[in-house]
Formats: sequence, C-alpha cells, structure tokens
Amino acid sequence: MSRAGRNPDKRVKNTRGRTASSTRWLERQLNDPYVKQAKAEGYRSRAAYKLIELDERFGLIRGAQRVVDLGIAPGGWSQVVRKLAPKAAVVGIDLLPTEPIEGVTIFQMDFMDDAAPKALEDALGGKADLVLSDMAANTVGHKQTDHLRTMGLVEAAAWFAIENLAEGGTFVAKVLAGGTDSDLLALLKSHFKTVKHAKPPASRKGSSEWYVVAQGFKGQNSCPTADATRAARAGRTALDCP
Ligand SMILES: C[S@@+](CC[C@H](N)C(=O)[O-])C[C@H]1O[C@@H](n2cnc3c(N)ncnc32)[C@H](O)[C@@H]1O
Repeated sequence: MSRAGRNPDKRVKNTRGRTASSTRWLERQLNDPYVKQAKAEGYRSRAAYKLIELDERFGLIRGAQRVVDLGIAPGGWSQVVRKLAPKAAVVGIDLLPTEPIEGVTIFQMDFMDDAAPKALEDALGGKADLVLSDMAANTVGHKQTDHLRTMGLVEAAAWFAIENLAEGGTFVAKVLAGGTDSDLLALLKSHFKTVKHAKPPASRKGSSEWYVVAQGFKGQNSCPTADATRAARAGRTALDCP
C-alpha cells in the first residue's frame, strides 16, 4: 500500500479474557496502517480510504450537490464527501447512531423500513447526484446466507438510486462476491451508461467485498414504467430494458 507507511507488527501481550478471534481482530487493528492514518487525519473509519481511492479512480465526488450515504455510521464516507464537496447536502441513514457531521442530515433507522425512502427523499429536497451504499448485513457465519442478506440491501439501494438520481448521476455500492451479482449487474446496466467493479486497495484482500460503480444514470424514462419498476422491486428480480 502507498497511502500509509508500515511499522513492525504489534502483538497483544495480555490475551486473558479474550477469544482467539478477538485477539486476531485487535492485532489486525493495531497493525493496520489505514486505521492509523484515519486516526491521524480525523476520519471516523478506515473505510473512508476506500471512498477516497474510488473517488481518485472514478471522479465521483467533486461538484456533487446532493448525496445519499446509505449505511453512514460511524460517518467516514460522509466526512470524505463534505471535504471534497463542501457545499454538498448529504443525507445518511444507519441502524446505528452516528455523531453529527456538519451539513449532513442523519436518520437512525432501518433502510429496509417502508418509511425510509420517503424520509431520505424529503430530506434531500431534490434529485441526488450521488447515491452511496456501504451497507453490509450483520454476518451470521453462513456464507450463502450472509451473501444473500447483503445483496438484498444492495438491490434495495440500487432501486432507491434508480428512483432518486438525477440524469447523469452515480451509484456506488458494496457488494459481496457470489451467486446473485449478475442480476444486479443486469439491472444497473439497463439504467447506467457504465458499470464497473472495483476493489480499492484499502479493502482487505481476504474480504469478499467489492464495489460496484455505476455512472451516467440514463434518467427516469430510460427504462420501463414505474409500475414495472415497482413490480420488479417487490419481487426482487433484476430487470432489463426492453
Ligand atoms: C461498513 S459500515 C459503513 C461505514 C461507513 N461507510 C463509514 O465510512 O463510516 C456498514 C453500515 O451499514 C449499516 N447497515 C447495515 N444494514 C443496514 C440497514 N438495513 N439499514 C441501515 N443501515 C444498515 C450498519 O449498521 C453499518 O453501520
């Protein structure tokens, strides 16, 4: 990695009362250069660097005026957005509490709650230029179940983006490698000019997470009618333009 320097590995000396996996997690945190850099630069999460790296590659943030941050807590991505686009109005949502960030409206609620899309839309006050989703479902340890749960969130985020982006807008979401990715890609390709996958260097190599970056939203009339869109959303199936 280039962004942050490497120090010799630190070990946890007193492991009493810790499980082996919590010791491993703590050692990884202690030795992670992105964790150190986030602390030094005032970002609330190491995840901030994933968005910075995606932005360097795809030019996502500068000039954005309305941005949605799905899975905002603890707030690293919104901090990056406000730094690179200080005038952007940002609206975020998370199950967990998030400390306030200037210029960011935060909802503590489940994005899958029926009331969530309207709350976000009302707070946004217009079409978004950028919809970000770093949401991940809590894992239960069963690979396929974890994959399906997170992909359900991503698909709902994609439909939210399709319904709320301005023409030319961008959607970025965390996805997990596995079975249902091709459905999501088909959906996005029918609504966006370009759809790419990226694994930013800050994303841990051992993790199955990837990011999908869909740019050049074709607009509300680019694809089927609102009825068809709603039907597909309810049935959670991908939809190609005719
Ligand atoms: C990896 S963290 C996001 C980190 C964030 N991008 C940052 O830089 O600080 C994923 C977040 O998604 C949230 N999340 C998961 N499922 C959610 C749901 N159904 N509704 C809202 N937030 C959800 C989790 O609570 C968690 O805070």
